[in-house]
Amino acid sequence: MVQQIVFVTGNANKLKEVKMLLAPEVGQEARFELINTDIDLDEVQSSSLEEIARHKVAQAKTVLPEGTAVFVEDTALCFEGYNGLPGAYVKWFLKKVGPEGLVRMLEGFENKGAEAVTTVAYSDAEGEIHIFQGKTSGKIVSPRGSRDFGWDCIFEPVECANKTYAEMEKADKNKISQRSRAFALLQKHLHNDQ
Ligand SMILES: O=c1nc[nH]c2c1ncn2[C@H]1C[C@H](O)[C@@H](COP(=O)(O)OP(=O)(O)OP(=O)(O)O)O1
Ligand SMILES: [Mg+2]
Repeated sequence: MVQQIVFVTGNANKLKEVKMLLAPEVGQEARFELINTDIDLDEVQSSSLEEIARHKVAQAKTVLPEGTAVFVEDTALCFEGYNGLPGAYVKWFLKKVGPEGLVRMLEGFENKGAEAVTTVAYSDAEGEIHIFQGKTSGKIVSPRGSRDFGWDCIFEPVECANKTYAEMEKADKNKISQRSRAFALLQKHLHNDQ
C-alpha cells in the first residue's frame, strides 16, 4: 500500500503549490499519497524559523492518530533593512496593512532586499522530526500581478528580475521559489527512505 502523508495547512495556495512540487514525475508511480488536513496550529513567537516549524508539527502530531507521517511548513519574508523582520510574522502584517503597507515599510530605505524562506518540518511514522529549508533572494517592489497569494505581488526574485512571483506562471515560480527548494529536500528524503 502506498504510504499516506498528511500536510497540515489552512492555506489553499500553499497546498496547490505543494501538490505540484511533490507530484510524481511523468511515467513514475506515486510513492505516497498526500492528504490535507486544515487544523489551526499555534505558531510560537520565535526568531528561529526552525523552532516555529518544529513546534507546529509537534502540535499537529498531538491531534492525529499515532504513527501518522505528517508535515507542516512555515513561510517567512525577511527584509534585509529590518534584519530579517517581518520574517515569520509577515502573515499578521499582511492582514493588517496588506502588500502596500509592506512596501511602505521600506520607504526611505535604499535596501529593498528581501529573502523568502520556507521551513518544512516532517515528522515520520516513527515520530522523528526532520527539518528542510529553502530560500530565494529578491527585492520588494510596488505591487504587480495577481493578488491571490499573500505577498507574491511585491516580491521580485533575483533569478527572474523583471517579474514578481504574481506575474510568473506557477510552473516558473516553482522552478525558483523558496518552497520548491525546501520541498525538493523533503522529496529527496522521502525517496531515500523507501
Ligand atoms: O509563496 C508565497 N508567496 C506569497 N505569500 C506567501 C507564500 N507563502 C506563504 N505566503 C504568505 C501566507 C501567509 O500570509 C504568510 C505565511 O504564513 P504561514 O503561517 O506560513 O502560512 P498560513 O498561516 O497561511 O498557512 P499554514 O496553515 O500552513 O500556517 O505568507
Ligand atoms: Mg500559519
